[in-house]
Amino acid sequence: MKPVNSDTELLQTRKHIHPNCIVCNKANPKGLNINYVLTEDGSGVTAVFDCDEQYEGYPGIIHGGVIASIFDGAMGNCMFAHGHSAVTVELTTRFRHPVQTGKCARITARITRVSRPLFLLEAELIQDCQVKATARAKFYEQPELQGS
Ligand SMILES: CCCCCCCC(=O)SCCNC(=O)CCNC(=O)[C@H](O)C(C)(C)COP(=O)(O)OP(=O)(O)OC[C@H]1O[C@@H](n2cnc3c(N)ncnc32)[C@H](O)[C@@H]1OP(=O)(O)O
Repeated sequence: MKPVNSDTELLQTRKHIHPNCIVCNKANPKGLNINYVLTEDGSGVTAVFDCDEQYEGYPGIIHGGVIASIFDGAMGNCMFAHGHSAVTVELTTRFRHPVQTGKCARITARITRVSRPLFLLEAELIQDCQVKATARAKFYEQPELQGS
């Protein structure tokens, strides 16, 4: 799987495709403003989430729906980083431990299998050196999204 050349190229590609994305567009004042970049080896994407308390469900714990959204964004950006535009058709999240507010977490996603038009991806969230949540998703290739 060949990644795009640089983080800059990834960001430009994403901006072109999804100018209003609620998860990753930094200009959306109501969005999560997550900044996904390529992993060092270029095999996936990664981002830091600040776990601000405005995203909590129960006191002190990040809402699971927010975590699922961040996973979805990570895997969508991973698709773009590898030159594929697609929609999510299935997303499963395993919440292993509470993600606490006030401590940064790192999210990473990668493509694990390609069976066109379906792509399988996995993602994980690490906080305090512990894997606190994982996700699997299927994305369905939609080349026409490239030009929107
Ligand atoms: C920039 C930031 C990143 C952004 C990432 C954001 C990602 C998103 O939120 S996308 C929005 C959410 N997703 C959507 O809106 C998708 C909605 N779904 C669709 O539009 C349609 O289902 C679409 C176009 C994908 C496919 O529709 P259609 O062409 O009718 O195909 P459909 O008959 O449903 O499926 C075709 C085949 O694909 C396969 N398939 C589809 N979905 C699945 C699935 N979840 N699992 C396994 N196989 C599947 C099956 O083989 C299926 O055939 P069958 O149903 O006979 O088994």
